[in-house]
Amino acid sequence: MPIDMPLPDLPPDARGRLVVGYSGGLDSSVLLHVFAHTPALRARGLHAVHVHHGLQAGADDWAGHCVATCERLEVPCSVVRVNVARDSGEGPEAAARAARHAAFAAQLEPGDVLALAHHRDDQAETVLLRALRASGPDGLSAMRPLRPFASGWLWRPLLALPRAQLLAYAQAHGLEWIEDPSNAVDDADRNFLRNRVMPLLRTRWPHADVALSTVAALQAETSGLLAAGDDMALATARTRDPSVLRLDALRALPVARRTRVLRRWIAELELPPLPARAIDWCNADLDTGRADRAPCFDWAGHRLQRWRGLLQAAPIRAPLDADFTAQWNGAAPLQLPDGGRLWLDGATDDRMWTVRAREGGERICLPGRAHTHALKHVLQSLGVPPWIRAQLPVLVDGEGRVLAAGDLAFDAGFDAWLRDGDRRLYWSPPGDMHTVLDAPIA
Ligand SMILES: Nc1ncnc2c1ncn2[C@@H]1O[C@H](COP(=O)(O)OP(=O)(O)OP(=O)(O)O)[C@@H](O)[C@H]1O
Repeated sequence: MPIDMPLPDLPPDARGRLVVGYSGGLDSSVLLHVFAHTPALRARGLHAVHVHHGLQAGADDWAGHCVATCERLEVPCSVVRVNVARDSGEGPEAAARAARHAAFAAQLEPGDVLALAHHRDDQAETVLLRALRASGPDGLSAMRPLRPFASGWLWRPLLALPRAQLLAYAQAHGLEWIEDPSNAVDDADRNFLRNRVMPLLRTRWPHADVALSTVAALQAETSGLLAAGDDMALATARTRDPSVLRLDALRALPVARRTRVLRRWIAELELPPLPARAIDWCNADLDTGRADRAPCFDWAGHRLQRWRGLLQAAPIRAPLDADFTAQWNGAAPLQLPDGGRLWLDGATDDRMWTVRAREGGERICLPGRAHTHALKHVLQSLGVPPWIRAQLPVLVDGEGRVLAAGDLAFDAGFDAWLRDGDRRLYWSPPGDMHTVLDAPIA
């Protein structure tokens, strides 16, 4: 008598096709079989993806087995070949996993659901592995049953079920699956835990898998609560520029919360994770408030930069090329070599200007002032941060008079010309930088 496999309901917001990650092993063979025999799931548009890593001798046969099984089940199947980076520095399993996940992501269309066959034994191993890597609540939450992934979702419908139940199902239904010989080798940490540690733990604590998966569920709750607090704390530190936070708000946070907030901010900006030394730099800087500390911390091609009451995180960017100079009449937007742009909204006349990088020593005669001022001081008093100043183009007339510094400061005559013609000059700096900050400047 074939046995049933209880599945959780798919959440209502995941509405697209169902794409099963089908390795041909026991777990995903069961998952595919259950889905293929569940009319409501078939009706969503069931699809299988087999990732061919090309790493093992039997890889072609495995792909052939997967295609043949899908044909029998009448489920469309894609075989995706990937190149696994050999020098990623993270080991072959992690490199294969990264390549596999990139292949899955490329297969998904918006709203699609990728279903993977991780089960409770996998979850228990993941918790132990994370504990041995000294993870906190976020890491110990291990695998989530459903999370956003690429343009869709990643669903793990078997996560609460023990592997023994999957095996019983496969045997009862006469399924055929592939045994990956590399699973028997204890070199990889996960295999060592699976083959040596977990069996020993279960002899003493038969409920070890249940207990460890419960740790994951409890830590996921804790992690969710912490994340909600992080979001609130981050909101208090934000400026109009997402890449800039206010130091006074960060300083008011306890160090543990501040550390989480900094990491969350960096993750949101999609920058590489901050190393522990970067957090130390921020904390030392904030807690001592010493102005002589290095104002920058660089990591992985990116820079944290403190200036007055602000902290900015961004890719390290070359300043606007000192040799750059262009003739411009304002008729069409001017593309700057650093990716910035200058454009004039309104009618042009016969004027022609030079646009160039700052050389230093420029002076500007602001509206309503009788004398010129050093542009450097004007920018300082406007509170223009150094990361914006480094990219700032100046507009100069035929006599070398500075008419505009980006769209931040204008010469009196040029300002009158703009106003008379109902014109506006705009500068957009490169990347996602914002020129307008709403933080109080110390
Ligand atoms: N080559 C593959 N092609 C398609 N799907 C795969 C492939 N390998 C694994 N999967 C899918 O991923 C699930 C988990 O497999 P495995 O535990 O090897 O993956 P992992 O991504 O390395 O996970 P972990 O986070 O446990 O390290 C499988 O049950 C299957 O659904």
